[in-house]
Amino acid sequence: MTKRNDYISWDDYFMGLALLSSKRSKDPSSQVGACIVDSRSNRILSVGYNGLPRFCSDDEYPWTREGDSMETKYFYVVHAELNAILNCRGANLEESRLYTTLFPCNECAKAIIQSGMKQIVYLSDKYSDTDIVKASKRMLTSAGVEFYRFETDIDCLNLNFK
Ligand SMILES: Nc1ccn([C@H]2C[C@H](O)[C@@H](COP(=O)(O)O)O2)c(=O)n1
Ligand SMILES: [Zn+2]
Repeated sequence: MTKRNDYISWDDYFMGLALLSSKRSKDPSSQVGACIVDSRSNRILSVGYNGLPRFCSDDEYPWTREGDSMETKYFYVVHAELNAILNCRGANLEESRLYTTLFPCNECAKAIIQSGMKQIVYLSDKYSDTDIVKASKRMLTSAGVEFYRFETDIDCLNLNFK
């Protein structure tokens, strides 16, 4: 028997974990997932998805996008990237790499920079025209955090439980 050759790459594996994490999101319009990796050892440090803080019920808080600010999700949802950082529970994130299914906002960019991460690999940049993402890119560039779009040769990964 010879070695399998159709195994997935490290990048596919980590972005796959970010995508799988996004499936836990309750947000009806955008499900975002993130995975933080030690780039030297390829060890997974943390994962996260966009959701409400602990003890804030998914059923009681709003999921709408528009209307009275107090009744939209934006005041309450913790972004996937920040959740991944907070889920690290004190692990050292210096020199680590973030895989995220959506380009980080300005607030997450601040946390990414302050935690010492050095690279971001993202899948979608659907809000690239917004000031939030422009401000994010400005800070990441000033801080020397590299960011590049995810590239792969495969279209999908199948998980079959049966
Ligand atoms: N980089 C990002 C950007 C946004 N999110 C979260 C915040 C919301 O739950 C959702 C965006 O909702 P939309 O305005 O597209 O309806 O995604 C995040 O986790 N990370
Ligand atoms: Zn964010």
